[in-house]
Amino acid sequence: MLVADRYRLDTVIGRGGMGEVWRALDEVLGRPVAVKLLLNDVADASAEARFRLEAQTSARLNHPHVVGTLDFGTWQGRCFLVMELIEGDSLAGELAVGGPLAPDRLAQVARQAAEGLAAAHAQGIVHRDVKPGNLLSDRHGTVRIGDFGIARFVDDPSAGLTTTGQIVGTGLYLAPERAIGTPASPASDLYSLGCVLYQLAVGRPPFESATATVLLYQHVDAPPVPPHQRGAALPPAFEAYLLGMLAKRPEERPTARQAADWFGSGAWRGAPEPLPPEQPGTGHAPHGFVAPAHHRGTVHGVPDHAADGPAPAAGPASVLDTGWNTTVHRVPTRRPGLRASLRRHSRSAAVAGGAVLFVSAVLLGRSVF
Ligand SMILES: Nc1ncnc2c1ncn2[C@@H]1O[C@H](COP(=O)(O)OP(=O)(O)OP(=O)(O)O)[C@@H](O)[C@H]1O
Repeated sequence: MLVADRYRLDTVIGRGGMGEVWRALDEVLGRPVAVKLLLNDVADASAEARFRLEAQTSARLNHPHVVGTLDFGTWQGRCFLVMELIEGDSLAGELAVGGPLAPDRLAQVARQAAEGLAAAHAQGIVHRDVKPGNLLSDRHGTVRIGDFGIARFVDDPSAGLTTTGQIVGTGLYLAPERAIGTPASPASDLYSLGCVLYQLAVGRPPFESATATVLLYQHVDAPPVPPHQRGAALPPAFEAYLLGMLAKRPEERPTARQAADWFGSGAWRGAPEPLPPEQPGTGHAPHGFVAPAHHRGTVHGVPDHAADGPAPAAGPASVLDTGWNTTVHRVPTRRPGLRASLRRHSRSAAVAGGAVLFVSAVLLGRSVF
């Protein structure tokens, strides 16, 4: 099949929520490419707009750790996006085939993914869907971030949520602030990357649940079990830093730039960094990032309110790496039990505000409430 008189489709590489990705040959330039075709069954006006936005967003990024965008157009009524072909596997595949990654490889993945995110963030772009399947690894093991399908510009008003807005992204990697309805920020991508690294180290993501609502509450409220307690052999500094990326408060996480530099420095091989001197009022460490105190050397238990806490290290995942949408309703503070519970347990200032965001999840199109 020849798309737009130029791209000869060869074999299907994979299929996502919006499109199918083909290995293809650019007959004009004589090189292999990847062509993503918008699926017919999702091809409404909004899907086309999102697809076009993906092309425009990723086309702004020209970086060794971001999948390059080469072309975009419409062919026989279907939108297509042409990308660099990454011949290799995603990190999801690498984990499935080889099991948890060794610290050296994990640090390489962390640095390169953080470099790619730093480039996006420097352009004002938040990825919003960092997950193992969107980190592609070429045949040399170099990591490239792909799938900017739901990325948004930081100052894009549509990136925020209305009272009936939807959170898009994959629940397993969703930052706490997004779980309670605040818009994604660069720090949200760092949280998602932290979840991905945790999964690559342990074999399982930090939080899992058969119930979408419980999963959201865990992101908001439950401390992650330290990787070493789930069998991962990470150097202490690496583990502390990783837990810092999973800080509940966005401002306590490192930036993508800091994370890339830190993993690139080799500091992950060492002992955890000492406590920084007090920085009154800022909440930030003075130089670079240091894992927040509540992540240093503490034994993290699973709180009793996390109805079904983190899953054990073995056994089938109860929530798979599939995206689901979450609808957020703003409700009055008439639910004293929920409000008190959120106040008591949540570290989010937003939750403790005047109105409580009551998060109801719609899993597989079915409300869980
Ligand atoms: N440029 C590329 N080169 C090689 N493989 C790719 C490329 N882009 C995507 N893929 C592969 O194609 C498959 C489908 O990717 P796609 O981005 O459409 O979906 P997804 O990320 O799996 O799901 P969703 O878009 O719903 O989040 C994935 O397995 C991915 O690894």
